[in-house]
Amino acid sequence: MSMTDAWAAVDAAAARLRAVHLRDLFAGDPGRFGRLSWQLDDLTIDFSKEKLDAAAIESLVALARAAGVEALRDRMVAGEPVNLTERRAVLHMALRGGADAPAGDDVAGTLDRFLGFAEAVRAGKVAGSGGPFTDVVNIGIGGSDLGPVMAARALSPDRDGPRLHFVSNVDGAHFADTVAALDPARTLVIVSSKTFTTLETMANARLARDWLGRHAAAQMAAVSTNIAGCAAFGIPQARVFSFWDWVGGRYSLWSAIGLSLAIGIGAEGFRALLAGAQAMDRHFREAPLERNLPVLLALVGIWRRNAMGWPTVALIPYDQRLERFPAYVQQLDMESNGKRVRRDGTPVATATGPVIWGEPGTNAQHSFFQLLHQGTDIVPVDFIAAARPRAADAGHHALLLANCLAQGQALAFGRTAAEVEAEMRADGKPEDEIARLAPHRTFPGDRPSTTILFRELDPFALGRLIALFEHKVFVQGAVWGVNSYDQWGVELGKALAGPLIAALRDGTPAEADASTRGLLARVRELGR
Ligand SMILES: O=P(O)(O)OC[C@H]1O[C@H](O)[C@H](O)[C@@H](O)[C@@H]1O
Repeated sequence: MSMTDAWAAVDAAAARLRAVHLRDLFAGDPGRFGRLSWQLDDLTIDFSKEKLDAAAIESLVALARAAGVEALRDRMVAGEPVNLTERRAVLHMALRGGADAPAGDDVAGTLDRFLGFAEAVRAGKVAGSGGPFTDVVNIGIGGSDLGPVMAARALSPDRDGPRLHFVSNVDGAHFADTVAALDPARTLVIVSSKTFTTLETMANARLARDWLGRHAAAQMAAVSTNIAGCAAFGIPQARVFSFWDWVGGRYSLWSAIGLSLAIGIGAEGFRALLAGAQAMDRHFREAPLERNLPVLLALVGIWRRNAMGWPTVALIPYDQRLERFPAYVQQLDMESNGKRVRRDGTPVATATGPVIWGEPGTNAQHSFFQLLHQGTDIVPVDFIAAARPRAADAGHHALLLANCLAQGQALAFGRTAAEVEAEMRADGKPEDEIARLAPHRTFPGDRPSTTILFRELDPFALGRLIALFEHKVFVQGAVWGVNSYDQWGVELGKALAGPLIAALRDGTPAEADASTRGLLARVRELGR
């Protein structure tokens, strides 16, 4: 089938379903949950509260076939340079045994080496001048920060090593506030940067070196592909942990970029994280498209974005420890698929990556859910929840999950004006008050959500969850025809910052537009 025909079939399904309320879809098919939810072991994804049906899914799977998703996946796994603009392979799966690494790249040996270092730090065999390390500060940004910071928070019950801290922002307040209560004689600083040239990270690394003072030589480590850069900065080779250019920054948690996390949770926990991702890799490589979880998650996203035309997605983990997961997925997804040209450089014909945003529930219910329920835009929601709590109160967990399920219900089914009026009447409210308030208290419903549910948030489940989203991003990129593995869009701002830094530091005149010149002058005036 051609892509044109495949898109036409998806659009026809959307035209058929757009005006059908979710209430009617449920009323018309009592077996809807069974038909539209999928499992991989304890991991369940329920799409039955999305505005689609089995025939729509079939049309989406046909679209994925027409786009050649399977062939591109196999080329990625085979190590072909599917990152076309940078002529690089995309093999983060090889870091967890989900694919083979290029010959000569010793993934297992490198993993053993950084996990060995992590264990030595945990055991106090590698120590600071004041004794065993009590604290570890990871300095990095983007992919060299978000993975470890997200996972360190998610796996706090597994953390029995030194305390972990993360400094990313070039705002000096981030470093200052982070180290305020730390003892430089008992703190290990890890500089994590694939390139070892990133402005923020290098500025913070210099600040850390000064803060450590005489401890610096013995208490810094680095994670990078730029070994020469680490040496030039003064980090001894024995403390440098490397990875490879076939690992994209936002896909690098599985590499030595995860060192801080490994120090926190230990080698065994880190290997369990990798095993969870590997389980998802295996499923992604082997399951037919119609039962393939990341493929289905991607296709439902395409349905929302292209067939229904909804531009954003709210990612709402009902899990406080996943509070940084939306930020992590923002980079993973928006930096990968926020693209406007196809792999061959021609403009895309369809909308591409959505805006992803979110906060944990139940907090989000008390802030922006009002707009989700009664606003004028449809915002599809991805709920994520674990069936059982880890190191938390079981009674609280029931409250948490009940709220998660209730929000999905409220979004999908709403509350009609007739229901509101009947309820108010039963409460004995006068007719004029019923007439006055009913429109405000009516919920239109018909608002879609997907629920991702698993047993509990342990390292294995987290690894599997992250890999699910990684592969989802791959599949969407394949269908949209974009290169999900470069990020040229972040370059222009970096280049423009150069002359502005000089202008702010020493008043060097900057060639800039009238607005920027005006703002510079104002900063100089106010900053004096
Ligand atoms: O690891 P680094 O080389 O320091 O890069 C850190 C981050 O900065 C860049 O600007 C990219 O947008 C990110 O994809 C990357 O993860």
